[in-house]
Amino acid sequence: MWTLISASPSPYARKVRIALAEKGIPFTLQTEVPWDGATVTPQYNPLEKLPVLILDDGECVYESHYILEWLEAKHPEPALLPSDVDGRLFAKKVEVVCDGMCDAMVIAFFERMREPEKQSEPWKARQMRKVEGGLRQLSTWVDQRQGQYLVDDRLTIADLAIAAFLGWFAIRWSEHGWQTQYPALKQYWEGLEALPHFKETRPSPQTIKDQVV
Ligand SMILES: N[C@@H](CCC(=O)N[C@@H](CS(=O)(=O)O)C(=O)NCC(=O)O)C(=O)O
Repeated sequence: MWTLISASPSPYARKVRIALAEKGIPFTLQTEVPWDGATVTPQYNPLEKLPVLILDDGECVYESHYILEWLEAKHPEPALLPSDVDGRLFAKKVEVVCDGMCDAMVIAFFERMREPEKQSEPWKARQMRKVEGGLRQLSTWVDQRQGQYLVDDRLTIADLAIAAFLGWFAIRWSEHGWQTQYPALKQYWEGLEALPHFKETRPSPQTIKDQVV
């Protein structure tokens, strides 16, 4: 059986967990703290990041957007990408924005872990500008959707990516006012979170034991 190396808060890993569940692929979930020295993650990914999908023959598939691409190629049913080229490219563009917002949040999170005098306010502000800009973009896209889902009115990686970011953002920055500022985005997100495979993969905080920065 395949193993997915994951972390309890990981938005990137949550996309893959939902995709595997939607495709009915059984897997063992191995929860790690990739920032701790004891993690096994570097044994499976030279970039030392999770998620990593470990196949039966030991091959490792890593980088969440690539894992999803790989799953669509190897296990195309049920498809998590639209059938038309423009729809597929749009769904991947949505994932680019969501992954980029996650990346910015991770950078800002670890900047805040430094001693206060070593933190760069302009650097943190730059990261948060990306999150605010991304939220605006997601809100615009969601306002243009027809039904419950973002594209083709069926579940695609665009929905997985948005829910993964917003679900993580809601626990990482609970006091942010995005749910008031963008009510349609909040309603769309709540609709996704009510789905079984989203309910089963809700993020939770992790404890990082080792000093990272
Ligand atoms: N681009 C990667 C990002 C993955 C990533 O940053 N994972 C974090 C953990 S989490 O933020 O998803 O919880 C990690 O392993 N970080 C360890 C490191 O960067 O060395 C992907 O999409 O898979």
